[in-house]
Amino acid sequence: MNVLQIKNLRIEMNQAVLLDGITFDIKPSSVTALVGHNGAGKSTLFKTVMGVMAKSEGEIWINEKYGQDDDFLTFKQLISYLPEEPLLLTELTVMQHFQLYAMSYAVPEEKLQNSLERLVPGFELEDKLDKYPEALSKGMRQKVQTICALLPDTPLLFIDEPFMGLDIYAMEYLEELIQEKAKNGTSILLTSHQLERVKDIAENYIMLQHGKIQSHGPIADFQTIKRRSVDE
Ligand SMILES: Nc1ncnc2c1ncn2[C@@H]1O[C@H](COP(=O)(O)OP(=O)(O)OP(=O)(O)O)[C@@H](O)[C@H]1O
Repeated sequence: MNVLQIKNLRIEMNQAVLLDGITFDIKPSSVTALVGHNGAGKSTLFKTVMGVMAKSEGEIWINEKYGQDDDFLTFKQLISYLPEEPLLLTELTVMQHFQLYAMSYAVPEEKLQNSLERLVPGFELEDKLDKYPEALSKGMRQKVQTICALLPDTPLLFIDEPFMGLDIYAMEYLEELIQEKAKNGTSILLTSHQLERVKDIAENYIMLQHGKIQSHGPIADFQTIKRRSVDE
């Protein structure tokens, strides 16, 4: 069974082709690294699957039965998304963000409490729960957004630059949480420019170049490709 299927995806915007001929599958309980240079189209791919950007052509399926073009609300509830830049609301406290996110994914109250008892101290945010985003550092805002994305147990989790702005301790903690999520049944697609760190977490990679898939396969092969291209 495929958790995510993308078939011949094309995105055009203002007469520019941002993604073209994108076709790939994601298997259950897997971690896949989406790699590529700045502007290759990684964030565009996430935003398009999430429905933030409109596709021009192609199909997107989750669990082989939920199409993006069918019941979009049902489709969207199957994906949790951690964006590159925190998108926090100025009028909500840290705790209210967690409650809002849990509510929008119908996370049961008991599960929410159990997750927060672990994740809040894990990311050292115990004394920030009643604070508003402007009272937090950039790294703290990133941690709040990270916890939000980890609260629901969706089949798919997209993470755009997970380690950006986090200190070494938080990076290692998040790495553990990503691996645990995958073991518990979530498939994770993540982008990162920190290739050494990604190699430790991901089993597979998809390399984008100028909006097209340049190569894909087991992460071990990505090292070979990289070395070869450096030697050339
Ligand atoms: N809303 C938009 N309107 C027009 N062009 C856009 C829009 N969003 C992104 N692009 C363009 O699409 C291309 C891909 O951008 P994208 O943000 O997906 O790259 P990325 O691979 O995530 O890069 P980075 O590693 O820098 O985060 C870039 O050329 C960018 O300028």
